[in-house]
Amino acid sequence: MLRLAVPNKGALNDAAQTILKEAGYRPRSDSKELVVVDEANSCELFFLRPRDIAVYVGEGTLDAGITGRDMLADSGASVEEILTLGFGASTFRLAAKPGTMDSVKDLEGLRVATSYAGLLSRYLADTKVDARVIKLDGAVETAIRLGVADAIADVVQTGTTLRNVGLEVFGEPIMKSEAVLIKREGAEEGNGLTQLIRRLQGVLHARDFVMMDYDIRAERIEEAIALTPGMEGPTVSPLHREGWVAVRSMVRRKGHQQVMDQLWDIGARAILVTDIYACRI
Ligand SMILES: Nc1ncnc2c1ncn2[C@@H]1O[C@H](COP(=O)(O)OP(=O)(O)OP(=O)(O)O)[C@@H](O)[C@H]1O
Ligand SMILES: O=P(O)(O)OC[C@H]1O[C@H](OP(=O)(O)OP(=O)(O)O)[C@H](O)[C@@H]1O
Ligand SMILES: [Mg+2]
Repeated sequence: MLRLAVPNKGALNDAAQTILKEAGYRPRSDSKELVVVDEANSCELFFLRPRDIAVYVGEGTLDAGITGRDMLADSGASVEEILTLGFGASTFRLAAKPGTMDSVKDLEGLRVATSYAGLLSRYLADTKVDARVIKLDGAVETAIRLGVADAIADVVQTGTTLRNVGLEVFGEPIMKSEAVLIKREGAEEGNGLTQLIRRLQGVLHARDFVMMDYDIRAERIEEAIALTPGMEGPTVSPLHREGWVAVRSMVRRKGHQQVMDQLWDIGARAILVTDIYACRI
């Protein structure tokens, strides 16, 4: 049975549950349920704090887990990324009062508050800056105002939290993060995990692509195929109309309107776009 760790709360919780549900795994019935046994898929889902997930997977007690790249870097656990999941995108950055700092070098001898002490300490060591790391559990943006730190290092997504407390990012981004599927470094990928990966890839493809159908005169087919090459070549079928063919092809969702315009310009008609509900590529 596959043993999988899923974030039980926080920024990744909703999206992680949605992608697993779309991949056909049993959702939990309420937010207090900590373990879901999904007999039909031969899988146990353990709802854990995102910060702890890399630790469980690294120790080998769980086969795989969903967490943020920044959290697994912070944990130092022996885990590897198997798949990026297309949500939870954020950047891990330094911030301070506007106009006070320009680069990480300005932190020499100062205090930096963060809830990612492992990640920050490694970055300071790599950049050869001697600063004191103040480890806090969350809401680190307030630490400067309360006099506990001179700067902070935290997750930034929209930047709203920083703006609200009057802080500004400075220096290079420390890390770009997103939600990832992880397994223990070097561990064998069992059947359950292979199936999970294939299903998640299917969901990601179904989200990324649309299905496009259109009719076009047979002599323009090569131009049309250049615009909609599909995954392994589009399906071209005869149309019950002399000199015309029907084409069906997967097209990237992003930019599909431009593709429709270009198809129209070369004479395609009856261009239909539909969502893909599920797929295996
Ligand atoms: N506002 C956000 N937008 C996108 N991703 C985020 C955001 N905040 C955190 N994350 C990402 O989500 C992951 C989990 O962080 P989260 O803040 O949910 O955990 P936590 O701080 O341990 O939990 P909590 O905030 O509930 O105490 C991290 O990888 C982080 O990069
Ligand atoms: O740039 P933004 O869109 O404002 O998002 C970033 C904020 O989101 C996270 O906070 P969270 O809600 O997880 O609280 P926490 O600091 O207590 O973890 C993170 O720690 C930042 O504070
Ligand atoms: Mg948080």
